[in-house]
Amino acid sequence: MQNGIIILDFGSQYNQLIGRRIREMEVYSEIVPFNTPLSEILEKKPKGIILSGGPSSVNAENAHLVEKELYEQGIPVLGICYGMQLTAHLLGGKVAKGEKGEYGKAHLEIVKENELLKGVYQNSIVWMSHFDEVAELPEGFELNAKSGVIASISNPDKKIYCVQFHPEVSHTEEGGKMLENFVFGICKADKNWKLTNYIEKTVAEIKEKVGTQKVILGLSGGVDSSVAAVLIHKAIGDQLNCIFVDTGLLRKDEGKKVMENYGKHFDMNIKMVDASERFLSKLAGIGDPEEKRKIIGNEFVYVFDEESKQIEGAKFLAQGTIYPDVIESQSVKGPSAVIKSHHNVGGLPEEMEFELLEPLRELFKDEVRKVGEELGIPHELVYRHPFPGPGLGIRVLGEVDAEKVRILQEADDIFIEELYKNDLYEKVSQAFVVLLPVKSVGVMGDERTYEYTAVVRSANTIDFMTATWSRLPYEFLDTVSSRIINEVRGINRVAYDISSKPPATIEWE
Ligand SMILES: Nc1ncnc2c1ncn2[C@@H]1O[C@H](COP(=O)(O)OP(=O)(O)OP(=O)(O)O)[C@@H](O)[C@H]1O
Ligand SMILES: O=c1[nH]c(=O)c2[nH+]cn([C@@H]3O[C@H](COP(=O)(O)O)[C@@H](O)[C@H]3O)c2[nH]1
Ligand SMILES: NC(=O)CC[C@H](N)C(=O)O
Ligand SMILES: [Mg+2]
Repeated sequence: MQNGIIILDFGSQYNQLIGRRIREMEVYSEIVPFNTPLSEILEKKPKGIILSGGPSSVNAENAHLVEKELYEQGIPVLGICYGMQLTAHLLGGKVAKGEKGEYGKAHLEIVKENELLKGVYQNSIVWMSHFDEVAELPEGFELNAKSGVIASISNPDKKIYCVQFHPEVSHTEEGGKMLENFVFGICKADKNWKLTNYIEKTVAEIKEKVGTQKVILGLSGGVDSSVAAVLIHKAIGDQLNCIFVDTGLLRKDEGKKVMENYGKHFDMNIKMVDASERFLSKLAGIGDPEEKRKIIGNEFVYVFDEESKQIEGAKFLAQGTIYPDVIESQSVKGPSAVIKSHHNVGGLPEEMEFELLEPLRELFKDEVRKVGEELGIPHELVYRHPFPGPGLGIRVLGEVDAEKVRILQEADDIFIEELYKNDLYEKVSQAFVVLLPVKSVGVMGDERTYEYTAVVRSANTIDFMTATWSRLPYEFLDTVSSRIINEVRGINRVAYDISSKPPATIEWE
């Protein structure tokens, strides 16, 4: 696929958001590592190039750079945050350490309109996140906008445009307009990208990559792996073998329900493996969240490894990994910071015999759902809340054992049942219960109790990168709380989590 917008990845947490904004405009975009040779970039015949933000500083000794000739190709360039600083630095301007940086909201004062800022109103809110700032413009550049700092510069003759803020985040009010100005006004890109193209392109890529080999896929009952399975099955049919692992950390009766459901709707090879004892014994006595995540991630791969020995020619391990799993765990293709290791990414052991096949790695959840619907997967499955691979292993905080898992399963089941009953399930994005290793005193039937605390968590989000807590009705919360305390032995107190992401995350570990 050519003639799209190429995004050079310097490791910003918001990178895929840039990609997705462009996909939303029905224009093809591709993210490549910042150090991709210029010759390779030019082969893709891009209509425009975006330089992303990133954690590094252009003045650092091993700063991430690009070949300067990139700016001489007549291809429009948009530098965002680090990308702007890099452009200033490489073309002869100066970048200095700011006094305190800017984080969050700022107002954009336009001093000279240009193609990029066309139609953008004065003093709109823009979102900033930087320490460094441009102190001197490179020759041939003009100042277009200010916030507390130099916020936007350009060299229209060379079609180079730069912004210090992040136009890709939804908090930047006029960000969408600026990106459209860049993509259509400046780059003159064509609208030729649709989800059906994505499906066709991906199916073709899978066929080509896999050839006559076999693929093992971790199927979880969740949206992502189900969509991945149907995509891969479309490409290679019975060369695909799905394995559903009962980790002992699933929700109440989940194993049984998932197998029944797949039996009804999918005509694929699926095998369930009961590995609950292995997972629980490896986790015994371990309290640190990252350590638990790594143990679980490794155990998954050991199970897949063993199963693969029974399938001749199995060379690929497929997973339903999607973009937010990747970005928070490690650098995707570039150098971003680790937030937490999602089991399917950071948890993978270093020596692994499989090659990974992750067709959804660049999509956000809502995009995966659209692909799922397009592929004809049943509604209940496509709109199921996400459930993390480490499951209740990271929702029983601290040390995990079978008894705590059982207590949590009961409480979680009540909450989810009530959400369905009250027609709230699809109004929230993800809901679950967390079991704290904290005991408190209560009174039941005139007797003192000393039991665990459960926390009810429900989040609303579009892409799972940022989220707010769900404003569930008090009456509903009251029912959930009293049912949990009355029906689940081991819990005598229920709290409701009212933290947003960021600064909290959706899961507690
Ligand atoms: N119990 C399991 N058995 C086999 N593979 C699993 C299991 N749990 C997770 N995985 C693998 O890890 C990947 C990531 O899990 P994740 O929960 O993010 O996705 P999902 O389960 O497919 O979708 P959802 O986010 O809707 O739960 C899955 O796509 C799947 O490949
Ligand atoms: O498959 C998964 N493996 C994991 O290790 C993992 N950790 C978090 N999640 C899910 O990712 C989304 C964002 O979660 P956080 O806000 O907690 O980072 C939420 O939907 C989480 O449930 C995981 N999914
Ligand atoms: N978000 C960014 O791209 C930050 C760029 C650079 N690391 C700074 O702090 O200024
Ligand atoms: Mg899942």
